[in-house]
Amino acid sequence: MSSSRTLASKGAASIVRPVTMAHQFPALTSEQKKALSETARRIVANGKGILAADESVGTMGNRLQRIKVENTEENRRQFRELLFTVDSSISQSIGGVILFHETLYQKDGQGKLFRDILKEKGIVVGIKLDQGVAPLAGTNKETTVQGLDGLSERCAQYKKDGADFGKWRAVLKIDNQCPSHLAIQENANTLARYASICQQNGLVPIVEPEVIPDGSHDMEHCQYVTEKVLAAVYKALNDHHVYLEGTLLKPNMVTAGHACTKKYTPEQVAMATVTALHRTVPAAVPGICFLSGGMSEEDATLNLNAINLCPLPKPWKLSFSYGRALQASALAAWGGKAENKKATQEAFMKRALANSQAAKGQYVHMGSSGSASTQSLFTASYTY
Ligand SMILES: O=P(O)(O)OC[C@@]1(O)O[C@H](CO)[C@@H](O)[C@@H]1O
Repeated sequence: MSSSRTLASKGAASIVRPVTMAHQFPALTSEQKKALSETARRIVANGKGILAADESVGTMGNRLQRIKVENTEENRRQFRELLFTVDSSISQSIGGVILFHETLYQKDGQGKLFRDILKEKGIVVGIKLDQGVAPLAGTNKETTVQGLDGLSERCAQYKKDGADFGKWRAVLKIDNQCPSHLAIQENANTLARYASICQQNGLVPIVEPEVIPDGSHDMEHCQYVTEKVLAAVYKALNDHHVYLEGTLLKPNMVTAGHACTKKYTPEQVAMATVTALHRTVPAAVPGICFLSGGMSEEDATLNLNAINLCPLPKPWKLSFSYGRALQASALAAWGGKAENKKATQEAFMKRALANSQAAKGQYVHMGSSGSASTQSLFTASYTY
């Protein structure tokens, strides 16, 4: 079949028009597109980023265990209440918060829903939508992501309950024969299917293909793999007719593996990261919000700052969607004790402000960071 059709017009030269396919069946109306792109842009406006407070019950249990606090619903609620009830100036640094299912329906001590507290501060509420990983048989312990069944219904309910964006984390690892072609394709396709379902239900999808930092590979190898993964993800998003202006990307930064002996400066990490993104992520994507992936709080901030100062074209906002790197000092300051409220909230505010400055390339390291902020937050095989 020919890829173009020649149309004769009255007395004029013939016009060549491309044959359109999916365009005849648009995935979204212009109103839906407008709403999605406005939400996506709002989340990353003016140095804003995302607080990833969507740790599952199990992941939160690991965090609480380190500070010797029992993993009960009430303890999880109390810590999150401290994060969400900080001074409303937090909304200058945080544009969105990702919640876990349980947290979306939790309330503060006065009985006010967390989601309403966040919305009153002008913060967009997001929800974790993936349901963890499952093995891909015949691979070197690689995984795909679960949660597509019933996803549309869950999205519709979460939208009614106040969420305006979603998150889905796919995990890829660098190892012998990894990531395999199968793992790259399967995770890209699943991310695209999720993104399409989100948009159909009015949620901005955060697309998170994380290349985890386990291993002794160097930064150059991580860049090579990250480019392959991102190229496959954007091919799949295009195949699934996902509206890129109404999405956000949450990738890993390009770094050496955790066990690599060679060390790289933030400027080297920035150059490798922006090069990989520049080669694979379309300019239509409004924002790229990095995960912290086990970096210390301070390294995550310094790397983000260097990324924003990197002298390559950067058509997207480059910001953060940190879990560990926004909460580690706050958790340590809290220690499960109500009397530590002030110190906990100050620690969180400090990291939020530092990362907001880094998202504008304006962070100045003062050299007086507490010990928690420079500690590695690496967790081996972070696949849950
Ligand atoms: O790498 P970080 O910044 O700590 O967390 C990134 C993240 O995607 O991974 C966690 C586990 O799924 C989530 O809680 C969080 O949103």
